Amino acid sequence: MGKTLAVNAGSSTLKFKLFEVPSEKVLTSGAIERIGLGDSLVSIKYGDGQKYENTQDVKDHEEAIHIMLDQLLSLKIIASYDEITGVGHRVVAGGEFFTDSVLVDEDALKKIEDLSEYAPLHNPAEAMGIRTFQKILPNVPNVAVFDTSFHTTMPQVNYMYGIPYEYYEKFGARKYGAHGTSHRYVAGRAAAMLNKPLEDLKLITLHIGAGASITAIKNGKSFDTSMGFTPLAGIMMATRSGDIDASLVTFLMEKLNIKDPNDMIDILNKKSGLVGVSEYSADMRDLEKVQDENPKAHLARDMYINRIVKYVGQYIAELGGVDAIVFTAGVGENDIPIRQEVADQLSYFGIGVDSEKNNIRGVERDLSTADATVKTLLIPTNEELMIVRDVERLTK
Ligand SMILES: Nc1ncnc2c1ncn2[C@@H]1O[C@H](COP(=O)(O)OP(=O)(O)O)[C@@H](O)[C@H]1O
Ligand SMILES: CC(=O)OP(=O)(O)O
Ligand SMILES: [Mg+2]
Repeated sequence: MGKTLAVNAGSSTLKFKLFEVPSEKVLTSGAIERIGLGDSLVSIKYGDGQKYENTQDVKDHEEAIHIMLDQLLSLKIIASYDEITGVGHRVVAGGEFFTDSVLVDEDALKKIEDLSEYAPLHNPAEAMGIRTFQKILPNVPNVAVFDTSFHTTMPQVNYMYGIPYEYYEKFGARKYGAHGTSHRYVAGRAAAMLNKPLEDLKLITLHIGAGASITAIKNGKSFDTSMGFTPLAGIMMATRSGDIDASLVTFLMEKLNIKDPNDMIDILNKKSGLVGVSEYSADMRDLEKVQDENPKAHLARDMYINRIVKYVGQYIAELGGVDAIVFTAGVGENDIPIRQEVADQLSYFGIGVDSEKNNIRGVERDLSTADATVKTLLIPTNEELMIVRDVERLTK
């Protein structure tokens, strides 16, 4: 028996779970939310129902990793780091290079760092996390689990951009997608809930949190997904613009007198989306509170919903129908009005959410109305469970 830690660095969060293996019993689970956004929330569940909560400023993922490590000892979740026998790390970008999870050696770690341009908000923090564990636990294996692996099944017609072909060949300029571990997990759970083989289903999975992406899944495989070369593309997000006309990049650089292209990409990654439009907050909880008296907060929410509806419509067309749509991640699991609104706007397709069933947060549930011809499922994601399974698979 051992203890495996799964570390999941998102754009604004650090989530972790310590599992007993091979039983997969969760010994502790925690999250540090709103990293870099002020008033960060540290919450850890451990023991038999104990909970630690603290609001403090956490400026970046490095600080978050150290808070997690300190609390594992202070809360006596473990007596020493030596109890940890394996660590699994979420890594967003694996390019075409990593089609499966890997046991991390120096070459793999270098490659993960080299892929930082493919996920600038994620890979640097995730590589830093791996290096931290290599220092603290030099004899414990680290496994990297890539968001992009699940999407390597996309047909070329869906992953190519309409740009000169040689840029794909020379530079790998193509769509890679993200959140694959989450889309894969909820697709598996959806098949179980529907009591049908995954291979027979057409699913659209909505991973909507601070980062957000939508995936069309056909026969259990990723067929198309809304994120692109980096996680900047697709639907509008907490701080990311989502899809825009590429000409706006050079147009705005001229207007704003921006010389370094990275500064422009930074605006699109960190100052756009909900926070950019609302000029108020990147957090859907904040926007929901003020939307009645703040028109820009209202508009930001409406745009977020609108982009989701457009992608689902597009994917229903691409898949030639759909059996179920799945809500997951921070907003999908918790924002009751957004789920209702998205479903209402998609009623033409036979999608319908029952408002009483929908009055729930963070549990698996079929939300569909009795007459809906397409199921709507709420499925909390569990990227950490997928990560821990890959650690077991690759270290045994
Ligand atoms: N109760 C809630 N109601 C609405 N939105 C919520 C709620 N709880 C969390 N969220 C949203 O979820 C986001 C975090 O999503 P999550 O998927 O956990 O993050 P990340 O993309 O960093 O992995 C928050 O920024 C917030 O907007
Ligand atoms: C890829 C991505 O956007 O991840 P997250 O939602 O965890 O920020
Ligand atoms: Mg996430």
